[in-house]
Amino acid sequence: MLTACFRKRLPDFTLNVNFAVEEEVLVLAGPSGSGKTTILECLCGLQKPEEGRILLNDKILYSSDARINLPPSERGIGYIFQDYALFEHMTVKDNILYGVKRTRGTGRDERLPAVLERMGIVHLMDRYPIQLSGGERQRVALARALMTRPSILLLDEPLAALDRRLREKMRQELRELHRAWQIPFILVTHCCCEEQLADKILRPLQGPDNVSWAERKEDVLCKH
Ligand SMILES: Nc1ncnc2c1ncn2[C@@H]1O[C@H](COP(=O)(O)OP(=O)(O)OP(=O)(O)O)[C@@H](O)[C@H]1O
Repeated sequence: MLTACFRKRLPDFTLNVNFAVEEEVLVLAGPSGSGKTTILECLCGLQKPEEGRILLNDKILYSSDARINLPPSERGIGYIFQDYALFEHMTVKDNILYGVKRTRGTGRDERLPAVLERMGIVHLMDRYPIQLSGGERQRVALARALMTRPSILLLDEPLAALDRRLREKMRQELRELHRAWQIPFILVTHCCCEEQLADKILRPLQGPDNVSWAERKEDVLCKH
């Protein structure tokens, strides 16, 4: 479970965030510039809030009171960037292995075959990102995240770069992945199509000089 309660000052407004997510899919749905990417970056440690607290399964990731601000590598968070952020000069295999810590007594490739198989990209292992389609690039980004055994997965506009046909297919794949991984997914979108994936949707409330993302009763959907 992740709980986040923090305040982040941005050039034009202050962002107030207060929500919790369990092993479910939470969608942050709001217009351009409402702070969605900033929220994800604060959760994974790429940006630092002014004050507040972020906890992941009782581990303090950030606390202004306790002066704790764990670096991204120690947070146990998988992050799929909007453009997938693949290293263009590396093969698919090296992209996926990037960032995996070598642990004593185990080879760093140990889990690779299973992950490649799971994502259906065994045949792409020696290709470079430029030789991949949009959907394949996304699968490589997901495989890279999977290798680090994250406790939560953040996805910034995961379907935005795909055409309509592929979007439906990947939506289905994300649903299956969520079922298999059994960790919280937080997904950012400004398109209502992605809301179909949600167990819970958070929308921003616009104030005079602030934007608040907080849970309200109507944010909880019933899937059945
Ligand atoms: N590096 C930056 N420097 C200054 N202001 C920034 C920076 N990045 C974002 N902002 C501002 O912070 C606010 C929130 O931006 P953010 O990217 O989090 O919004 P978003 O909801 O993800 O937008 P989009 O849907 O367009 O990606 C915006 O007003 C933006 O102009």
